[in-house]
Amino acid sequence: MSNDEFRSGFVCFVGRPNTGKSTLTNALVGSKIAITSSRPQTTRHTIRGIVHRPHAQLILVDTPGLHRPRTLLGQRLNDLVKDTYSEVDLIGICIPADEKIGPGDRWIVRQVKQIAPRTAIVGIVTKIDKAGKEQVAAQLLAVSELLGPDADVVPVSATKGEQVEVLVDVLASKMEPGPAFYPDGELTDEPEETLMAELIREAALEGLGEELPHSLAVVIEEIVEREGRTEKQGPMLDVHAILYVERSSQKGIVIGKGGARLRDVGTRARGQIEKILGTKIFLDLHVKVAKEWQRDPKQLGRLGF
Ligand SMILES: Nc1nc2c(ncn2[C@@H]2O[C@H](COP(=O)(O)OP(=O)(O)OP(=O)(O)O)[C@@H](O)[C@H]2O)c(=O)[nH]1
Repeated sequence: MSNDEFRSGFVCFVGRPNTGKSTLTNALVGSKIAITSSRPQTTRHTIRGIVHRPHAQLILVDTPGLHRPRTLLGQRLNDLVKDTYSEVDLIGICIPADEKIGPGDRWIVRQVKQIAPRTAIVGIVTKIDKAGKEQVAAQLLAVSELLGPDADVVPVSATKGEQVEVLVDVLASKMEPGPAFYPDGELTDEPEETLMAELIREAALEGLGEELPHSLAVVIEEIVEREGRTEKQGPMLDVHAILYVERSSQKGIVIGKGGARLRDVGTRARGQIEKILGTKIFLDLHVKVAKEWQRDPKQLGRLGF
């Protein structure tokens, strides 16, 4: 195999919650695609970001973390993750530089090796800007010992952009030679609706407690192009979305006093969506209660799970 052959393949980042998987996906893709937040387990959909480089194309598959399933939703998420592990070409195991390796990390490594014994593994030591040089070096060694001699380990800071291209090269070197799967310039094959729903969900969860992430689902009801816009104004989309919560008490939290919070959510989500689509949008948000939607297969289907 010659080294200058074009390589392509699928990569999935796994790791404990909050280890920087989404932020890394964004840094590699160069545009905000996956959902990041300081609260664990906000990523529900399998979102692909596509990394285009002259020598390679990496398709990043972002999955929710594996966890003990307590609801039907939890079970479906786990099935999804397991399928993803065995379908990708490479799994990047993310472990932050500034936290000791713990039982959670070891559990994930065992799961990955058990579910997908043939999938290549690369260790990724994330957030190296948060640790000193010696701490990073010690963590590289520890992760290498954890993963075994076959796995490369790469340090990276997604927020500072340090070592990001080195990581791309290492990931690409593990891929089989092959043509690009997607045309140049394409960032994600997620339908725009899913992206919009994820961005609204992210904005709605900002600053809220631990309970709501699992109780909030967003559905895009309708996207209509606004009529009568002049050429100077440019096109504009009217987007109607519904935020589903499980209890009326949660409805109040999401809407806020006099609707102030929901308006704020709308403004932030609109900014993000406009940045990605490059089109002006008008965002119309409504909050509805769908009781126990996590346990109801019919509602799960309707909400896109
Ligand atoms: N200083 C620093 N912070 C980072 C870096 N990467 C991620 N973070 C922060 O770490 C937190 C978690 O990052 P995410 O990318 O949401 O983590 P995740 O692993 O996708 O989390 P889940 O989706 O909950 O599993 C966020 O507050 C990020 O801003 C980094 O390279 N440096």
